[in-house]
Amino acid sequence: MKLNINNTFSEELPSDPVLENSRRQVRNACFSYVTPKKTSNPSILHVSEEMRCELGLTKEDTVSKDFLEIMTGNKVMEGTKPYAMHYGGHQFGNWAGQLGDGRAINLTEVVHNSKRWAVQLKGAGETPYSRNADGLAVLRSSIREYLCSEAMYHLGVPTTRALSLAITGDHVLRDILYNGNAAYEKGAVVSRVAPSFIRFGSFEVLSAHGDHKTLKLLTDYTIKHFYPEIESTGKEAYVLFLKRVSERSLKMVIDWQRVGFVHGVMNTDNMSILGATIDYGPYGWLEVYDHGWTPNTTDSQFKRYRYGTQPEIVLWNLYQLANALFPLVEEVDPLENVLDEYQNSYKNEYLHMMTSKIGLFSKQSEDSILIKVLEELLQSIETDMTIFFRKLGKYKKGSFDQGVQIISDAFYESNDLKGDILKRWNDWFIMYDERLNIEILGDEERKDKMNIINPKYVLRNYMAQLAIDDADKGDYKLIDELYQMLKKPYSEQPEYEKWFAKRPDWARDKVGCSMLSCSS
Ligand SMILES: Nc1ncnc2c1ncn2[C@@H]1O[C@H](COP(=O)(O)OP(=O)(O)OP(=O)(O)O)[C@@H](O)[C@H]1O
Ligand SMILES: [Mg+2]
Repeated sequence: MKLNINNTFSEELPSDPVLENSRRQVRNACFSYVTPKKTSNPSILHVSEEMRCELGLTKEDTVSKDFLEIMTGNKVMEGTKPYAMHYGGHQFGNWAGQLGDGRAINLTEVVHNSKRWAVQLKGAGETPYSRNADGLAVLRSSIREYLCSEAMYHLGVPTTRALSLAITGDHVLRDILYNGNAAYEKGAVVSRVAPSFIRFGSFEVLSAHGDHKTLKLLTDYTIKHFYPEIESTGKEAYVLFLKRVSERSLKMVIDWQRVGFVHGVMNTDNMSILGATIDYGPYGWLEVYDHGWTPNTTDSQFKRYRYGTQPEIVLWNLYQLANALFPLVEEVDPLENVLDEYQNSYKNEYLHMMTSKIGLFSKQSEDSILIKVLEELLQSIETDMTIFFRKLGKYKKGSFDQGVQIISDAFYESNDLKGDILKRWNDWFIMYDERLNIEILGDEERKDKMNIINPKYVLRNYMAQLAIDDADKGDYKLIDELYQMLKKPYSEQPEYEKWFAKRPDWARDKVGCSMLSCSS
C-alpha cells in the first residue's frame, strides 16, 4: 500500500514532550504522540470507493493485509508517527477545559492530486486525553458516522469524510441511555479523513492557558495551509481568518438547515476550523419538520442544539473562537464586526436558501412572509420535511387548488388536515402561485432546479438503525445498500423508492431512531 505521506501538522507545530500514554494535562503543545491500540480480530466491513480514489489507493490496496492492519490499529505505517490532538471546548455553554482526542488518533497526512488529507482512526484506543473513558467506539455509532459523513459529502454539505468501517473483534461496555443498563457491544473503528481535524477548541485551549506563543503558531499554520487566500500579515490576517472561518461555518449550517440535518452536540470541540461537519454522534435527520427538535436525549431538557437554533449556536461558537484569537488581535471592534456580519449574512443566506427550496430564484421583498407562513404551516401538523419539499417540485403553475393534494404524502396524519389548517394551506398555495408568476422558469425547469436543492434520499434515523440491527447479527448488506443509494441523494433512483417514505410508526419513539444519547 503506497500513500504519498506528507506531514505538516506534526512537523511544523510543537509536540507534547511526554511520550508515555498516560492521562495528563498537556501544555505548550498541539498534540501528543500515541500509538493506536491493537485489536484482537479486526475485519473491514466497508470501504468508501470515492475516498479511496481521493487518497490514491487502489482496490487491491483496500483488500490487503496492510490496509486491514493499519486501519484498525494493528500496524503503524512506515514513516509515520501517529498522534492525538490537543484541544479544549465549551460543552453545552460551559468551558470544559482540556478535552483533546480521547479516542481519535491521527495516522498521517497524505497529499494526492494536490489535495492534502489527514487520515484519522476514531475508536483507536486510549490517549493522554482519554480522561476517564476507554478510547473505544462501538459498531452502532461507527456505522452512523461512516454512512452519514459520506452521505453528507454527496449532499454537497461540507464534512469530514470516511474511508473505512471495521469491527475490532473486541467488546466494549456502554450504557446507551445512561440509566444503569450497561451492556457489551461490538467494538469498531472508522478511519476518517479531512484536510485537517483542527477544531475551534484547538485555539481555545491554548488561549485559556495563556500560551499565546503556541496559539500564534497554530493560527499561522492554519492560515498557511488552509486559508492561503489570506495574504495580509499580523492582526489584519487574524481578523480575516475569523471572517473566513465564519463564512465557511455559515455555509455549513445553512446546508444543514437545507437538508434537515441536526448535529446534536455542537460544542466548540466539535466545530471544525475548516467549516466542515465533524463528529457524527447523536445527530439526527428531521423527519417531522420541527424547529424545536433535537435527537440528543442528553440535551432534552434545554434543547440547546435543536434544529431551529443551529445557526445561532454557530454564532455563539464563533464568539468563543473570537475570544480565543483575541490575544493575537488585542482589539475588540474588528472581531465584533466579523460576528455582526455573520448575523446579517445569515438572515440573507437563510432566506435565499429557503426560497430556492420552493423554487423561487429571484428576490422579492415579500418573500420572507411567504417563507414565515410556510414554516408555521409545516409545523402546524406533522409534516415530513424531505417529502414535502421534494413533492413541491411537482407543483404546476396555476394549479393552486391542487397544491395540498400534490404534497399530501408528506402529512403523517392526513385526517388532521381540515378546518382552519386546510384553509391556511390553501391560502398559502394561492400566495405561492401568484409569486411564481414573477419567476422566469417554467414548471419543468423549476422542478429540475429544485431537485438538486431538495434531496430525495437522506439517512433517516430509522434507516441507520435498521442497518445497525442487521450488522449486530453479522449481516452487513444494508450498510452497502444505504451507502450506494446515498451517493445520489438528488436522483430519482426508482430501485430505492421504498426509502422515499415517511418514518414508520415503530420508529417514532425508538432508541436509536428518535432518541440518541452521547454514548458511543
Ligand atoms: N470512549 C471514549 N474514550 C475516550 N475519550 C472519549 C470517548 N468518547 C468521547 N471521548 C472524548 O470526550 C470528548 C467529547 O466527546 P465527543 O462525543 O464530542 O467526541 P467524539 O465522539 O469522541 O469524537 P470526535 O469529536 O473526534 O468525532 C472528546 O475529547 C472525546 O475525545
Ligand atoms: Mg467530539
